[in-house]
Amino acid sequence: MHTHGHENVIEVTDLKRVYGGGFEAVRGITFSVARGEIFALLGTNGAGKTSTVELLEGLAAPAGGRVRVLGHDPYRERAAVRPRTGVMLQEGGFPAELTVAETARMWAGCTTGARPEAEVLELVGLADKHAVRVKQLSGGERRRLDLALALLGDPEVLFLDEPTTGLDAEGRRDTWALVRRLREAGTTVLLTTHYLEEAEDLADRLAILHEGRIAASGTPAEVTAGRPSRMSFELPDGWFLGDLPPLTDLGVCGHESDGRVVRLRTFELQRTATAVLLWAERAGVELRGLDVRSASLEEAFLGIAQEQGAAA
Ligand SMILES: Nc1ncnc2c1ncn2[C@@H]1O[C@H](COP(=O)(O)OP(=O)(O)OP(=O)(O)O)[C@@H](O)[C@H]1O
Repeated sequence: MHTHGHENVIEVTDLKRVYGGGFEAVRGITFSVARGEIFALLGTNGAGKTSTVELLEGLAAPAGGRVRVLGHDPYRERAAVRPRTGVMLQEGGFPAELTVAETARMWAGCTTGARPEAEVLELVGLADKHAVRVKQLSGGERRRLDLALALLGDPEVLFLDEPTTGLDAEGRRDTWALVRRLREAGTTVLLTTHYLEEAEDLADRLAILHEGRIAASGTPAEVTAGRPSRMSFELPDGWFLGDLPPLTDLGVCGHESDGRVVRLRTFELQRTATAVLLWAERAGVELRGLDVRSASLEEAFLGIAQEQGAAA
């Protein structure tokens, strides 16, 4: 059965998870993911990302609230959900003595309707490593093997817990390209990540978790809206922040300076940048390391951590 349109493949309502000692790791979160969307869960260490993903994967029952994946309860109706989902855990933990091809074959044996192993190894760029033992793979190659195994069942929904941790810049970009191709083919992807750039680049929508709650959610543009842009530069010897025109005249809403390096925050980036550059030009000052950037997810992320920290 295939339904189309704006069907929510994942629906999470007021979800809670409490661990044995009574610790509330997930404190009532609500979000949904539509078919074909890439949704990213972000958050500081211990924010509750893995705890949430495990509930979506049906590895544990929620302490409260509701999860639906493909219209089913992933914990109680595991048999209905599991064959249609692919799971890439944080630590694969495969027998180290097996080769890449043997590992994929073993895993295919446990996967309903598995596609050919060679096909998934090709997809993740491990085809030439098929005869290499798992223990000899680099950290990044191991992550790619984990991803290959998650793709064996040609899943409709893919859960990726920190899929690019340990990958170098090229490996990370390759994985992003693969995830985008999967989305084009209609796969729904939920991923957790510590790389804000990854979420900015890949996610259609995202949620930033903080201490078990959603602190912000929406498209990357929605989450960064209302956050200031930044401008930073280094002043030459003998020049100080006080030598600039009054910051309020430049449209600056916040600043830091550790001696030479000046960091400005502004909601009027063009006005601030123009004023600073004109001042530098007139004063004959060379601004080294000049960096001007629009509000980013990083700004939103750090802002949330600070605000919530201050509110605590
Ligand atoms: N089995 C457990 N028993 C008790 N507390 C746990 C258990 N597993 C996780 N926790 C706690 O729940 C909180 C959330 O952990 P979780 O692994 O979900 O965070 P995370 O956002 O995935 O973090 P990270 O980015 O570090 O992977 C943490 O404070 C963690 O210590």
